[in-house]
Amino acid sequence: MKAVHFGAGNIGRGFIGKVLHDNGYAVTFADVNTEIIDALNKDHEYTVHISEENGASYKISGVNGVHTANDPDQLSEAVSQADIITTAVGVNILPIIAKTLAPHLANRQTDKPLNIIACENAVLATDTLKTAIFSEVNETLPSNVGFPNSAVDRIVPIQKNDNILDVKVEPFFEWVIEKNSWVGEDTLAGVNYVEDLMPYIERKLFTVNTGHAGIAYYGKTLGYTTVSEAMDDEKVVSYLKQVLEETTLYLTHNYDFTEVEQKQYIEKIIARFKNPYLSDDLDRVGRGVLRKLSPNDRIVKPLVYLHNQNMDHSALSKLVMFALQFNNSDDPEQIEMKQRIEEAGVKGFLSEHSQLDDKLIEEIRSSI
Ligand SMILES: NC(=O)c1ccc[n+]([C@@H]2O[C@H](COP(=O)([O-])OP(=O)(O)OC[C@H]3O[C@@H](n4cnc5c(N)ncnc54)[C@H](O)[C@@H]3O)[C@@H](O)[C@H]2O)c1
Ligand SMILES: O=P(O)(O)OC[C@@H](O)[C@@H](O)[C@H](O)[C@H](O)CO
Repeated sequence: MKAVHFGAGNIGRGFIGKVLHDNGYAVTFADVNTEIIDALNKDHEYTVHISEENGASYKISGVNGVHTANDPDQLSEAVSQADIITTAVGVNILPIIAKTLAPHLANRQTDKPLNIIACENAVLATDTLKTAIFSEVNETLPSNVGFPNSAVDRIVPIQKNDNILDVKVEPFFEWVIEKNSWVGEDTLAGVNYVEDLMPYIERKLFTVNTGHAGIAYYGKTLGYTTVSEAMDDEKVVSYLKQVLEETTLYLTHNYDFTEVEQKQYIEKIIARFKNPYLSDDLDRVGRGVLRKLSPNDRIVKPLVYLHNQNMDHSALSKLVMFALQFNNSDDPEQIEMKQRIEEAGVKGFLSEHSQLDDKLIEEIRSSI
């Protein structure tokens, strides 16, 4: 069984690559990072370390790399043989992956089942990839290609290891995949297949990721650098809980989760954020601030819903203000946000970028 995974980064190597390897797949990582590709083709293996007391280490072997721009023939060969193609590149990169992948898919000379799955922090990211691929190939692809959406959860910080391929990850992981869009009989062990993905993806995005954003943007305003430093401050924990109480309102109103189930889910997540064996930078967690302030993402979507329903949304309003103060010159989106705010003002920016109405913008501006 063969897999091609686009994005040999933290989630690619530390989560998706490991699950595929554990299921007996030979994984070809496709990336634009020459150093990582060269290392994969030299060592053909790396180690995943679990960040907990006496954490285990797992060898991931039989892997190789292709450079998406420099090795088109090898990529074409890998795509032609693949049983599964996954991505973990960032949702904004999916149109680029579609352009790279589409011609190779169109050339596939086989009808054996192929599942293509985007593993990104966004609602229905595989649909985004599918639409972009179809527009590249004039709506025609070989039959037996499935495009299941998925939700992925495992905290994998930026890595600082001696071996550039090794990855330290938290113990917890969850990969949920849409059952009905999956083609073929060979499902993956260690994955939860569900009929309706929306409750799972929104629960994950609006709990783990909204909470994470709260810690990052508030934590940065207090001068902290890492999640664990911020989580040592009771002010941050108390604010995080307020944020998650508000997103719980959104989730229990829209889906069948009970308040008790959501409370247990939140407790587990707070313990994950406090993991003392994991060092995660607030700059990583807050990266992509324009994406995080977009209308369907982790802050604005629950905020607008609660505002429209006249339900408490004061912590989420503050979260927008903290995000606007995000100061990270390594994040190109933060630099762009700053420029756009200079040009249009806070009101103009939130109205145009986050599509918020004047009343909500006024509330946000007076929230802190
Ligand atoms: N790190 C986490 O905790 C985590 C958890 C769940 C989901 N995610 C999601 O997974 C995705 C990847 O996150 P990450 O933390 O692994 O990021 P990362 O930066 O570590 O990895 C992204 C990889 O994509 C590669 N890439 C960029 N452009 C490319 C292109 N055009 N073609 C091929 N490869 C390209 C980069 O070189 C990099 O190796 C994001 O959508 C993120 O939201 C991350
Ligand atoms: O990857 P982002 O930028 O969408 O979000 C940052 C973090 O919240 C995220 O990477 C989490 O660590 C991850 O989603 C946990 O499953």
